[in-house]
Amino acid sequence: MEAQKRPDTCTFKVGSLPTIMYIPDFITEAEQTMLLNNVYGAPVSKWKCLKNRRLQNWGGVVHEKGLLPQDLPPWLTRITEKIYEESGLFPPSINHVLINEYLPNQGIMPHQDGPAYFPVVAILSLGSPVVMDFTPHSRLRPCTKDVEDNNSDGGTSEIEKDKWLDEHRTFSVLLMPRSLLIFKDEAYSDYLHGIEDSEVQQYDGAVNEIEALKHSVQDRPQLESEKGVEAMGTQDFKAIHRTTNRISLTCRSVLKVHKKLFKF
Ligand SMILES: O=C(O)CCC(=O)C(=O)O
Ligand SMILES: [Fe+2]
Repeated sequence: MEAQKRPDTCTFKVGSLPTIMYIPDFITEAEQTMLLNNVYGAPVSKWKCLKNRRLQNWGGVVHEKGLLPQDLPPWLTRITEKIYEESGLFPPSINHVLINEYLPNQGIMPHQDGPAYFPVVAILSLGSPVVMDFTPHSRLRPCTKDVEDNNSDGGTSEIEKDKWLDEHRTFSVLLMPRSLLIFKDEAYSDYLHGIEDSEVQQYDGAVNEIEALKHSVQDRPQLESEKGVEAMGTQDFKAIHRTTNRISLTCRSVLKVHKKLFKF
């Protein structure tokens, strides 16, 4: 039966793209603590160290051709089922979770998620707030080479270029602890997402500034007004100061699932 209560995720849409949703306070403090205890209670061998962060992979190994599945542990399915039920945006189930840990000066390079995933991603944030930047994918940028030639056949006129640039701006989202960010479709395929490797991150103008700050009162001490020196002079800007680690749970679906090779 389809008559489940399903809050309309569109209510949480932020920014000008129709496909980015930010849900403040998606989980409680107690759920955050439970998740952090489980993440840090996992065997050390579960961590994979990268140059600039470390991560845990849950749900199996993702190959270009699909997922070699492993069951998610119950402490993760409690969250993935909640995301699945409340968003109504995922195919049959969320079967893969990547857990990233960032020290205060760590981030993730602008990237696009791999083709094996269904193009909807839900990112649950724990710990330190952080700013995620979305940048239009360069492959979609109108060609700027032949500026003098722009009236010839096949060229892109300045007007078209300006229109494109106007519709595809770089923007940022402030991710507070216990919030859920969901993005899909255009935001998933036409933009890169990334986090700067910096302890102080400016959130002025973040597309969800109001929604993010309305909540999370207890997280405010990490939000500061910094003195910023810019080329035009000295001015204030609003920034977060990351003093603790951030843990994120990136929850996705891989549609093509291989049969389990081994059963124990
Ligand atoms: O940590 C985050 O918020 C982003 C992680 C991410 O983009 C990824 O795992 O692909
Ligand atoms: Fe990503």
